[in-house]
Amino acid sequence: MTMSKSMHHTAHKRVVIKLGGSTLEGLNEAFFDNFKRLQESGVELIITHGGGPAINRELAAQGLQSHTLNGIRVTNEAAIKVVQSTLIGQVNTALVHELTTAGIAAIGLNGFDNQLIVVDFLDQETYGYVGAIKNINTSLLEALMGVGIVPVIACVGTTEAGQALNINGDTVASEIALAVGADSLLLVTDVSGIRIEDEYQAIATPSLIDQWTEQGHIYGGMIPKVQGAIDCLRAGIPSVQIVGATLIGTTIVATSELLSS
Ligand SMILES: Nc1ncnc2c1ncn2[C@@H]1O[C@H](COP(=O)(O)OP(=O)(O)O)[C@@H](O)[C@H]1O
Ligand SMILES: CC(=O)N[C@@H](CCC(=O)OP(=O)(O)O)C(=O)O
Repeated sequence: MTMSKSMHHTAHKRVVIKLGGSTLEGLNEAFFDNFKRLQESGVELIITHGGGPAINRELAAQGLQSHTLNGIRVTNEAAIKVVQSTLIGQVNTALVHELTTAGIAAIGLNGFDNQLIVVDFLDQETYGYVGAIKNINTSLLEALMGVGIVPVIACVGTTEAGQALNINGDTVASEIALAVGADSLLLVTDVSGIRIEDEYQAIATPSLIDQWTEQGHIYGGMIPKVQGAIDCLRAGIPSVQIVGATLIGTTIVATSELLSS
């Protein structure tokens, strides 16, 4: 998608929070209380989620194999059915339940709902049933946030023809953040941010990230996170963080390019 969706200018701050599958199952009530407090302070929340480990379990249970390339799952015809039913039928519903239990009004959505996430095939020969986001329809999100309901979005997109395609959760989070002009994007994962040679980095810049990726210090599931973060910063979203369940981690800043040279 192209950048330059303008930032919205209401009194409310908007925060997009992505919960990684790697951390989802370990989150407790205290964690969700943070969201409740944020919402009570007037922040408009959108939650997106992954579910890689749940998909892996379900694929294994059905005797199916899969592998990833650059942090993206190569998804064949059998796998997309598993991805769709696991993310929407299991992971999304469980998360909506946890939020509701924590006193947060939440509604589960996926790319099919009101054409929330319309996709084309990313590169069918290489990745199979994986989507590249073509359009995010924000109208339903705006309506829900307007009445204090938190959208909880599974990373499954639909083609114009109604074919479900798998999308990496970090990519969905960053594209949603761009589309609604979020003030902040928070990627919650199983590590306390970007670790380089055994040291977690409090701050990172796009040029440092490029360097670290080239050197192989950033790999696998961290790649879609840093790419999404850089896309958001370039489009003017002021704050992107990659954090663990303690909400401590790496803040990625667009400026201070001087630090890295
Ligand atoms: N430089 C890095 N710093 C921290 N984690 C990294 C780095 N490079 C790769 N990773 C890997 O990325 C993983 C997080 O991505 P992923 O497993 O896809 O999580 P999620 O399910 O939250 O999206 C970490 O657990 C770690 O194995
Ligand atoms: C295309 C692609 O890679 N889709 C991901 C979607 C789930 C996801 O992103 O889960 P995490 O947030 O736990 O990594 C997958 O199939 O694993």
